[in-house]
Amino acid sequence: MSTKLPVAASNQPVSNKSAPAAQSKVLVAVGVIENSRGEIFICRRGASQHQANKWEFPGGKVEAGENVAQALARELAEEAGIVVQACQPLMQIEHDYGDKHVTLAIRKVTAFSGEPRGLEGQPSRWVPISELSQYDFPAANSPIVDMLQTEAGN
Ligand SMILES: Nc1nc2c([nH]c(=O)n2[C@@H]2O[C@H](COP(=O)(O)OP(=O)(O)OP(=O)(O)O)[C@@H](O)[C@H]2O)c(=O)[nH]1
Ligand SMILES: [Mg+2]
Repeated sequence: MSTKLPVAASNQPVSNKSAPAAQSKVLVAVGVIENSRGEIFICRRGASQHQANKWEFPGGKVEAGENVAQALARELAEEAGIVVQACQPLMQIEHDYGDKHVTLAIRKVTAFSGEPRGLEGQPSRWVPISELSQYDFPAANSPIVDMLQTEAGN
């Protein structure tokens, strides 16, 4: 009798749960914008966005054909209404949210024109570096806040 009974199959997962989840992986350009008073510009994410209602440094996904600096310039024009004139690498963070793996390429915006504002209707504000830790940021952002506070001697 060579007929295989479906017994062994019952040990196999019915769904695809044990297989690696099809997880989205995104590269994100993130801008830390500082003003002459040593304050940082932050925005609040929308209720329907990933990491809903958390505070963030403005930025967004790097699109095909763009490098990080180009994506940052585009995102900060779209979201905050400024023209980035100069930026420098601050740090890079890999974070796995479970539903999404992000690589945050963080740039310090060292020169810009225009006055940053929430151009897409999102709440925004300038915050002293010493107060940044009072805001609810996505988990991936902790090292950024730590670094800014260490740099500032907080
Ligand atoms: N912009 C930004 N995104 C962040 C930060 N921290 C962090 O984990 N992210 C994550 O990075 C991912 C991409 O950012 P995003 O949603 O701003 O991308 P986007 O502007 O292109 O948005 P869209 O998808 O609405 O077009 C999101 O999953 C978001 O949760 C942060 O400080 N700023
Ligand atoms: Mg964005």
